[in-house]
Amino acid sequence: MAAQIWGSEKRARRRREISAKIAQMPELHDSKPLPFMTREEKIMESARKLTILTEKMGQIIDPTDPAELYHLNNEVLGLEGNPMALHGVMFIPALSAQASDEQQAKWLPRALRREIIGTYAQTELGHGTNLQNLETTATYDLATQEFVLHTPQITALKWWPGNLGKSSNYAVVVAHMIIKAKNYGPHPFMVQLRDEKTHEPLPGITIGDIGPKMAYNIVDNGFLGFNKYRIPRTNLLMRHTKVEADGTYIKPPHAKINYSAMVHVRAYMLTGQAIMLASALNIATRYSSVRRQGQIDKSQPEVKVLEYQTQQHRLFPSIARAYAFQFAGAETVKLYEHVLKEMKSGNVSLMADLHALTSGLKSVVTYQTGEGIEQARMACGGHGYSMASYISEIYGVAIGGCTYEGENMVMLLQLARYLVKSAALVKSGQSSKLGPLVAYLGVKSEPTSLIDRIPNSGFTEYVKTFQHVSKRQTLKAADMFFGLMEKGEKREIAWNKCSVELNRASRLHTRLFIVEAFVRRVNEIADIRIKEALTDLLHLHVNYELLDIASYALEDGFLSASQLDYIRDQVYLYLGKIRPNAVSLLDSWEFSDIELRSVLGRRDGNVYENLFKWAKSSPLNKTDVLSSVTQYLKPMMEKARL
Ligand SMILES: CCCCCCCCCC/C=C\CCCCC/C=C/C(=O)SCCNC(=O)CCNC(=O)[C@H](O)C(C)(C)COP(=O)(O)OP(=O)(O)OC[C@H]1O[C@@H](n2cnc3c(N)ncnc32)[C@H](O)[C@@H]1OP(=O)(O)O
Ligand SMILES: Cc1cc2nc3c(=O)[nH]c(=O)nc-3n(C[C@H](O)[C@H](O)[C@H](O)COP(=O)(O)OP(=O)(O)OC[C@H]3O[C@@H](n4cnc5c(N)ncnc54)[C@H](O)[C@@H]3O)c2cc1C
Repeated sequence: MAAQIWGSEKRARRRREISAKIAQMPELHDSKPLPFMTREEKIMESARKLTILTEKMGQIIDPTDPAELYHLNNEVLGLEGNPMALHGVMFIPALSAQASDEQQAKWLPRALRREIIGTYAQTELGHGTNLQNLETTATYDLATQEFVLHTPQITALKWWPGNLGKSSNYAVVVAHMIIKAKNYGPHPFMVQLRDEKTHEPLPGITIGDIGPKMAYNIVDNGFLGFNKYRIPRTNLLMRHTKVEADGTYIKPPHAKINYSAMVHVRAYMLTGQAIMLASALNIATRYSSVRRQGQIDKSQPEVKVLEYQTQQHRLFPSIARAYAFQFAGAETVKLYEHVLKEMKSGNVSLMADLHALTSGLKSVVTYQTGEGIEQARMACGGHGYSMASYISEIYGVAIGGCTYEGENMVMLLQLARYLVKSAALVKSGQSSKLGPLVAYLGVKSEPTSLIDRIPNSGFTEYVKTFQHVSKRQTLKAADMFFGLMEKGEKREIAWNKCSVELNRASRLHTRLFIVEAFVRRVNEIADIRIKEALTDLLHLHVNYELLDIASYALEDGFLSASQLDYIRDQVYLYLGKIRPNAVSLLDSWEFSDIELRSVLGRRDGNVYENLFKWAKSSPLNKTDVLSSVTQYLKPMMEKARL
């Protein structure tokens, strides 16, 4: 199963080898539990491990393999981030995709050797989503052949970029490029921020940390201001766009090609989210198979809480989602790598499809991951609320994904643009022009769903039902939009008035893609036992998801009430079938105790001993009487007794 999850036998084996090596290297372990550290201590601890990794990485992993790097990162540095998180996730990808060959030769080897630390500075205090209204300017000075970076007012301060505050000395900065008083829109520039020897900010740069966040606090998300700060013309990233010495602007082959670093993260973060969901579920499911509370049959002893149907209903559909996200994520990364290769050689024809797909997936996956992690936390009762479970930290990090790389509502609306264009093709009889991901919009569906009507139809009728509701909602939302415009509404106003319906269409389309990716994967599996276990999980997935969106299929009578009863019964049937495999389905992800960082979810299952040991090690328990008591509470009580 691990091979299915991680993509191959080899990958699963390598993960085990890497975990085993790390287990033998105490210098790479947390020196004490992270929840007992201050933010400063965590940052220090992370930097300590990071420098050891820089020395020893080659002994543990193949540093050119992103999957091995990611695993090493999760084990040693953990999900709360590290001082170079953005260096790998965005700085290097931005340089790789957007710098010319000559620029790459100058900067990439230095970045890869970690001679310099970089980040991606785009968002500002006043604008994140609406890139067209960023305020930082890069004005070309023809006389010196330099760009002058400037922050015109407080709202133009860069705000949020990870590791910008304290760790990075370089950044890819996005600013509006102005040449001879003409604004060419946001463009990426390579900018040195700090002196390479002293790490002091360079003159003209104001920089710092934005303060503690809901989670992800090892990362020093930062602010940055420029006071007429000059950089050479050749620091504009020039793979696709060029500015010649005389100020001539050569436009890129696709207007949004400079957005590629964002698409990179959107494509890769899906598996990151799946891992966080599976981690939380692993903790909760292990704990639920140890925790005994109450009886189902009063004549019998207390049961493990995992025996309760409500507990299974809380956890198992999310187990199915974690697998589904992992499989959909793997497909998306493949597509991304293909599009990136094409893009580098000038073929930009697939960019729109990739953008639409990743925008939808990013939104649905992060939202459902958040839901699943929070349910996992509640499924642990009181102990889920303790940092000993570590689930609240996992939740805090995962839920950030709903916001970063494009706020979810906004990204769903990006997919909706693509769906509305596709709907227009269908309406004008040009269905043959539809891309493969939306081809179903042009296919006539049966008048009613055949779920429960055709024996041994596998998952086909489920997929057709998802296609039907997605198509119907897309055409309905598009009709609403076109209708408003026909009535004379301005395009943007009409769009806003339909945006809730449009986002519903985007979610349904994305959920269809996720179901199909799961079906595709299960169909490929040769090992009969693995296929059987995943088929059970897929049954739960399709029935649970369909029940969740049933109103869309009921409103036009595509599904009947009796079919809905059948679907509901299937959910209960598969909850029971999955129960014996539940812990194994999560243990198959092979998270080590070091990586999970959860006292509650350790592999040994000694929950109560581990919790008591953990509580005793709390810094508050170093002394029996705290100074808060001697200084304030004791005098207060004494005074009251007089
Ligand atoms: C095995 C290895 C595993 C590794 C796993 C890695 C896991 C990673 C997980 C790690 C966990 C934690 C890390 C945390 C890191 C956090 C880092 C965060 C960074 C950031 O947040 S950076 C800032 C991100 N900011 C945004 O995303 C801003 C969002 N806004 C936008 O993107 C845009 O403004 C917009 C798209 C919403 C609108 O842009 P605009 O220019 O105004 O365009 P429009 O007018 O709306 O649209 C015009 C047309 O352009 C099309 N378009 C838009 N974007 C693209 C694109 N990228 N590609 C192609 N086409 C695009 C759009 O569709 C329109 O087309 P149309 O006119 O409809 O034809
Ligand atoms: C953990 C974390 C890490 C980050 N790392 C980085 C980084 O490394 N580099 C970087 O540059 N940035 C980074 N960011 C910033 C992040 O990319 C932005 O916060 C994000 O893009 C959302 O933009 P915003 O904050 O402007 O939200 P806003 O756009 O102000 O969103 C507020 C509300 O307005 C709604 N809204 C906005 N526009 C529209 C619209 N057109 N239609 C409908 N609704 C709309 C949204 O849906 C939302 O409900 C990070 C953020 C976080 C939380």
